[in-house]
Amino acid sequence: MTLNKFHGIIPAFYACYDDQGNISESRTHALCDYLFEKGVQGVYVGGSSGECIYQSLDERKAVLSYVASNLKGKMTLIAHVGAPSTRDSIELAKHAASLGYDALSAIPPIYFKLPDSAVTKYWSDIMEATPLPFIIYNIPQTTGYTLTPALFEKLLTNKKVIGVKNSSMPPMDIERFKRVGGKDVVVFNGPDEQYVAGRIMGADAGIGGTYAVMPELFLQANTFVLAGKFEEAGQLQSEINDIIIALCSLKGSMYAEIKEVLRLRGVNIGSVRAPLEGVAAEDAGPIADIMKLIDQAIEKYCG
Ligand SMILES: CC(=O)N[C@H](C=O)[C@@H](O)[C@H](O)[C@H](O)CO
Ligand SMILES: CC(=O)C(=O)O
Repeated sequence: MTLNKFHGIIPAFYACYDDQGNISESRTHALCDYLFEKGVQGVYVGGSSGECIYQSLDERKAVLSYVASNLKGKMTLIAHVGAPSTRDSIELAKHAASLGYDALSAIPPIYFKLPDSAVTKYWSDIMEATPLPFIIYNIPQTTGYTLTPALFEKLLTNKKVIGVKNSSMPPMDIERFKRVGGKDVVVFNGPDEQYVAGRIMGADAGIGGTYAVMPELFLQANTFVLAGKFEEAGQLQSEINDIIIALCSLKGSMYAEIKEVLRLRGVNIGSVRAPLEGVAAEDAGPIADIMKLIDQAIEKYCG
């Protein structure tokens, strides 16, 4: 199987709500159209950025359907199917497979601290449910579970495992997973704040929660890395980090602020679901400044 379709810039898809906070089909299409127009290589649907953890199974299935009906055949589609129980994860996995998704992915089980044997069984059971390739999702800061390179190596004996999306902070973790996986495995950089470092340390691609609010900048960072222009890539990364830190420093959650930026850009996908906090009145000034930072960086680096 060619892994090329998993390379490039793959934004994490945001939850799109109507003004009452229900999943919105039309707003989901608006986000699909916007990302297609930006030229990203794929989308990662129903992950952290998709607020999966706050949605019912039916809502998550609906989102997977809406996105596939819009973007299938136009870019790579990855379905995040991690859920509290194996049973729900399998239901989502089968649904995604029926819609023609290119790959599945899942966080480890959450809430209870489970041993490696249970985590392995969870991922294996999902993989067994469909013929789709699978991307392990390692995100210790939200799940409390840390994937080791040794366990990753064991998991790779299942040929459905084609990669890992690594969101732990040390770029060395990326390097270790790539070391174990080699060229036939795709390692995705998780932390957007060190996309460039992750790529240099061995990540083949990136999946990120802030890509969709500034796709131009991440596409350009990818172009710089591929061209070996590491100084430019590093400078652009610094400007991206100013933007991310600003997005995370306001009253509303990062996703609320990102959605507000998108709304002001003409892509209204609603707000966030509680307990995530929405945008506050006092955020308006800083948001205008953030939009300027994004525009200036696009002008400077993407000309
Ligand atoms: C912890 C977390 O959610 N990490 C995301 C996924 O890897 C990132 O893409 C972040 O959204 C991004 O790096 C901003 O902090
Ligand atoms: C990458 C990310 O933010 C997600 O899991 O949706």
